[in-house]
Amino acid sequence: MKTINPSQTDAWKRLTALSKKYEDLKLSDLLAEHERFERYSIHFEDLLLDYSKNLINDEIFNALRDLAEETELHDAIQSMFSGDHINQTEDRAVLHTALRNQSGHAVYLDGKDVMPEVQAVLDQMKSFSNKIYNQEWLGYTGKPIKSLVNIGIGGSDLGPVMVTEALKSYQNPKLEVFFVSNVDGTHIAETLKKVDPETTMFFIASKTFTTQETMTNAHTARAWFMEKSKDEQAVAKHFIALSTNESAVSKFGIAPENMFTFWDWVGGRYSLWSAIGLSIACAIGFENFHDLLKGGHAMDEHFKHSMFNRNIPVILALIGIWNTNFLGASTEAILPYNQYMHRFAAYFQQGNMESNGKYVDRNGEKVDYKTGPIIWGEPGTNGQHAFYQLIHQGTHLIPCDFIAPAISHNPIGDHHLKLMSNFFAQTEALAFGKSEKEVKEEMISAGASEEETQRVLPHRVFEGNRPTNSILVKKITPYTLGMLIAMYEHKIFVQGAIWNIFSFDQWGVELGKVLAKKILPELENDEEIQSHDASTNGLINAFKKLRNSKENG
Ligand SMILES: O=P(O)(O)OC[C@H]1O[C@@H](O)[C@H](O)[C@@H](O)[C@@H]1O
Repeated sequence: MKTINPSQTDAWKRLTALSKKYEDLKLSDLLAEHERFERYSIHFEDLLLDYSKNLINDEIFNALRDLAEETELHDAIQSMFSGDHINQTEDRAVLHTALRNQSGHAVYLDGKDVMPEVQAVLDQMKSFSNKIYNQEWLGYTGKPIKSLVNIGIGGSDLGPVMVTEALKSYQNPKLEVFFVSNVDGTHIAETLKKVDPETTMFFIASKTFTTQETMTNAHTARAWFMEKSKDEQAVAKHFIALSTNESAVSKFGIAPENMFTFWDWVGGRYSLWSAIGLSIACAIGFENFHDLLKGGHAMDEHFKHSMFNRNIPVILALIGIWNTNFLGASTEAILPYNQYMHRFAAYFQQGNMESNGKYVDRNGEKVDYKTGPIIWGEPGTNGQHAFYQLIHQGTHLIPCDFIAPAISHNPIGDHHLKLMSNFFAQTEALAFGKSEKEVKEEMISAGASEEETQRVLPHRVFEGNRPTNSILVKKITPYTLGMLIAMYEHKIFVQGAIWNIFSFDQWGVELGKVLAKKILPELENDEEIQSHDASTNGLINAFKKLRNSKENG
């Protein structure tokens, strides 16, 4: 991949000029055009992206597309899918798309087809997950497994949690799934209270098998299990490993036949498609897991082959760049109007922020433009009663993605119509707002005095002009969810490519880990600490005093 500074391109300069030329662009004017929806929306299978409620016109969109051309996005896409080592700081390829490749074609990495290995692990996952799902895998006392406990963190947790939750209506009701991630002992303790060693399967999920939180929780789980079962042989029936690190897995005491492998070309935050997804496959059944892969693959094909102006991930990425780099947004909200998807925003918090939270470009130089936005969100309508106030009337520009299914898995009464009426109402309200004239008329007709109307007026006016994308799907099925996940993955990739940053490393998480290792032994005694700065010394010493003080229990 070539390194091209996006801010030095002609397109970027044009976009800067356009952001001034169109600083008064109004969504209400843009949306008055009848064909706006047809021209600014895309159908792909059962998915519809409506991007018409964005502060863009044809001139702006064309310049954004030229930015993608000038920064050689075509080559970047080609490089990723063909196994080039685009994760240069770790000298690794980025081939999570191979994990969901349904084309029947080879995927080459350094001259070798990876598909046979991918297929072999999928076969192993299929056979194992069938046994768990069909209640044929028996624990050490001969009872079928009822509880699945995935122990992992970051990419080895968020993907499995998000998908398992999103597809809960597909779950075998005989199974319960738990996720333990935090090193806070509370997480494992509260989970162990709910499960029975005779009927529990622990999935130790860690790409590196060295992550402090995961290994600590795994050792605690095994000690608890040994105390209950008093049988070393029984471990094999209740502990499996999902990892790339064979030697660490065997050192932990998990036999090779109970290990499900993957490869260094699968980034942690892109790993739910790999063996890391085994808890998903066990909970919802392998066929459904396979449909998730198929949905991801369908989006890969769309992304690889569609022209930029008809390409959903590319369009989402370009709109994001317009909002971030030319309209001044620092954040994006992901708002699924679907309760099952309540961890979707949290999942892409890692997906996006760990990928594109970089201030150094591919030449090692500090960028002179903004990169990855802050990602957050909650399911609608909960967010409406919490933080939407700031989106409607705050001082920050917060572009939002609204996601909803046309059909609910729980069609009770008029719940879904009420939910959807809110979905449509919010993007309309954000775009159009409410003018002074409207507020005045409304208040007067409700009997308010002139004086009261004048006093409250400014507080009840909504400027509107807040940009949103709406993403509608038919139903949240494994296939659709696969498409949605891959759609955002590729959006992130496109933005990283244009911003000229390395989206597939995560050096920014290392420093804290190293310092925590240094501090840990200092906490093991009661001696006063002098080895840090004033604040850190003060905090550690206060902590030691507090834990030893007799007052307040
Ligand atoms: O799967 P592992 O090796 O335990 O790593 C878990 C997480 O560890 C974090 O430190 C990384 O930033 C994440 O990207 C990763 O997903």
